[in-house]
Amino acid sequence: MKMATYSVLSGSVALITLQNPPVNALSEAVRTGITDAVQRTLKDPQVTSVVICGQNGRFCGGADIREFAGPMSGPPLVPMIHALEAMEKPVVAAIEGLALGGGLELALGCHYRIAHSQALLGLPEVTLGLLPAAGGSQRLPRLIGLPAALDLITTGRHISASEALKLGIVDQVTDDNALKMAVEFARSVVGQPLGPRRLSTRPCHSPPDVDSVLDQALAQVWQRGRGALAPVACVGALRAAATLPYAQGMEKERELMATLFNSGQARALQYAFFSQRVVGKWQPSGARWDNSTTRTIRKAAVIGLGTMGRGIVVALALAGVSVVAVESQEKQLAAARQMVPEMLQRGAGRRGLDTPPGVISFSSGLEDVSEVELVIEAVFEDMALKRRIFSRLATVCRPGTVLCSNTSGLDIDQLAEATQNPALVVGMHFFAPAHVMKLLEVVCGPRSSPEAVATAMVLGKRMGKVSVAVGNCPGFVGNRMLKPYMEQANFLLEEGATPQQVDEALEGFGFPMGVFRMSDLSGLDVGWRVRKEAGLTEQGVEPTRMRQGQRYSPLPDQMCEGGRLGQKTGRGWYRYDGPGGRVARSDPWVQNFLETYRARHGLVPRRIATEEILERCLYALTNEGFNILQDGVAAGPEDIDVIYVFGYGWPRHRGGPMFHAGQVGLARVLEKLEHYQHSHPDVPHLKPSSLLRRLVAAGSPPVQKWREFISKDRVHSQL
Ligand SMILES: CCCCCCC/C=C/C(=O)SCCNC(=O)CCNC(=O)[C@H](O)C(C)(C)COP(=O)(O)OP(=O)(O)OC[C@H]1O[C@@H](n2cnc3c(N)ncnc32)[C@H](O)[C@@H]1OP(=O)(O)O
Repeated sequence: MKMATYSVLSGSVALITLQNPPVNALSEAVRTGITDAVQRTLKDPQVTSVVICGQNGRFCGGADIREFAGPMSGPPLVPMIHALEAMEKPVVAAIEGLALGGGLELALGCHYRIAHSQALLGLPEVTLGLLPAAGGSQRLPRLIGLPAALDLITTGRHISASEALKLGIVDQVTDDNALKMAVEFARSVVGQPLGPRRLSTRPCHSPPDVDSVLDQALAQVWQRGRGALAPVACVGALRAAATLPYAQGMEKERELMATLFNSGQARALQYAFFSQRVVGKWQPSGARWDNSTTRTIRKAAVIGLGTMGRGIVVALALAGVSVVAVESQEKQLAAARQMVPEMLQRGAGRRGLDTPPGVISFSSGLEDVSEVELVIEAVFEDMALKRRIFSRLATVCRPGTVLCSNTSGLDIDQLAEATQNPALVVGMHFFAPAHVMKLLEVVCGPRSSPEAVATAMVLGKRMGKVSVAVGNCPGFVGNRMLKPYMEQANFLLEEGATPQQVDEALEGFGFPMGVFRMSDLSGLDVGWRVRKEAGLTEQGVEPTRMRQGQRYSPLPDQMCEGGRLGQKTGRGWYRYDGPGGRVARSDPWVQNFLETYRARHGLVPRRIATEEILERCLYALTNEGFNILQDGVAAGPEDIDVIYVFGYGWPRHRGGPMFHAGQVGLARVLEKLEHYQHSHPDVPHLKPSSLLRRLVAAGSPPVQKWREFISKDRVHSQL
């Protein structure tokens, strides 16, 4: 039953308990319960103090986000919290587990706060496209000062109880029973003046240079936010707290919240929150998130210690796994021996650990992996080489060892064939740098066993990754969609755009880096190797700009042939201050190269609008997403969107490519694809996916309904 209960302890302490598992969110029923409890407390002369707590050791996870989708009903939060604060009996919040968002705002309306040492506190509303609009933006700076409130509210970060104590958010922290302590505390403060404890009546102490502090914060959120509205509104609300009386500040908080609440960004960010949870309930290939048998991995091996391999070693060790790190090339092994401990120390430091939990040993030979429970191969993208390694591993490792490949797009099934037990082979596709990036694609081959898949998924979670289970096809989900996106970017260069123009359009949309700057960072040779493997770099009898009967741009191949591999060579689509340079400058050489190329191929350059750049790049990518859903390579649109947000820099406040298509309107995306396909009939990636057509024909259902639509569609097509 979701509610807030009222009871009286030892005749004088009223206890209000929030009950709405799993996080005691402030749903309508809970708010009604609290409002009723406050009335009962006021009326009961025996009660001299009040304690508020949450059931099952969790104070409160905030407003009930699911209710945001419908019309608001029931008692609103703001007057409810004011009623608590206005009570003439001391009110103490007993914070166990978590006090987040509206949960912390509720606690700020109490006169005192006692926290358990393991509790997490924060105002993460900004991450949902909102601001702390239950008075949090006005009370917090009055309690801890403007600069600290700016930090907490604009980042939404969770803080520990000890940091909350240092900041002055909580009055006491205990390792013991926080509820018991809160009850004793409530008794002890009966009769003390409550005026100074009511945060709404306090002045907001601001630094003398308040304007410059606020302007600086604004500049910072602009830079970090890449077009996100909520952080800017948070600064606006804090400006009001610092410069206006409380009542006017509350009015400003309400106005800003109203604007955010109905924005597409809030919808996108709330969708992103729930998508991550949907994806966490994976059930591919007979494996299931809640009841699959998994192997506990204590010792693993990583084969290949290039950039990816080194990152994977560090990520495993930070997760407490002992690692055998294998590299056959002496120079690379020596580099890893030096770099990995440094990376590990930094990673441990970031997590507040003195020593990294996992032990690492280095080796130059595969024979040293015989005792491990799981192997991750991370050599470069060469099928023959990988197959040789898998076949060798199958003989060296003990029976039952799970064999994983970090391939970014090669056929997992072909690798599995090289072993005696293909059921034990899965893909674990990490993203660079592997010890930092949150995304992991777990690739389920047609023969991967549920146990092998579940083991990789669970290990990914232990490594702090957002693990998404995907099917086996060239490029899996992320890189398969990237191909048409990059292809369009190259075609746009042929037609008259510059790398800067394309990048600026994409960065204006919210990507941290445009496609060409990103390509320079990761190295142009990465894609070149894949294209070589696919036989695309050989011209044969076809015209230069055609391959396998389709339009093809040899521009990136020609860049690689000329040694322009990106940042590592100091030259790519941009120029840098030497090899390894980071600052991209536009390069007249590239301009000249493009002009010569166009002239040679009789291409007349034209002015290309930002709108066309975005539509062609983004809709080509999204169209492939529809094909992926149709093929069953991703379980649902949420999986694709999580992959793009966590692995490819898609701006979170735009939800992900599939959500974005729904926001733009599926009919419009279809119409645009048809338009561009008409102008570019030799580009198959612009041919609208038949799933997109069927969704449009079905009236463009919301993205949350696509899974159901696709499964019905699949059943229908099998009849
Ligand atoms: C005009 C209106 C004015 C209103 C004023 C509004 C001012 C206040 C706004 C807010 O409070 S917004 C909400 C702020 N809170 C949060 O952002 C917290 C969100 N939750 C989390 O970060 C995590 O869930 C957690 C609390 C840290 C717990 O993490 P854990 O890993 O333990 O569990 P999860 O799998 O994430 O969650 C379990 C389950 O609970 C659901 N859930 C979590 N929080 C909420 C919530 N606030 N509302 C509704 N539901 C919530 C989550 O979706 C999971 O559900 P299932 O997937 O299991 O169905």
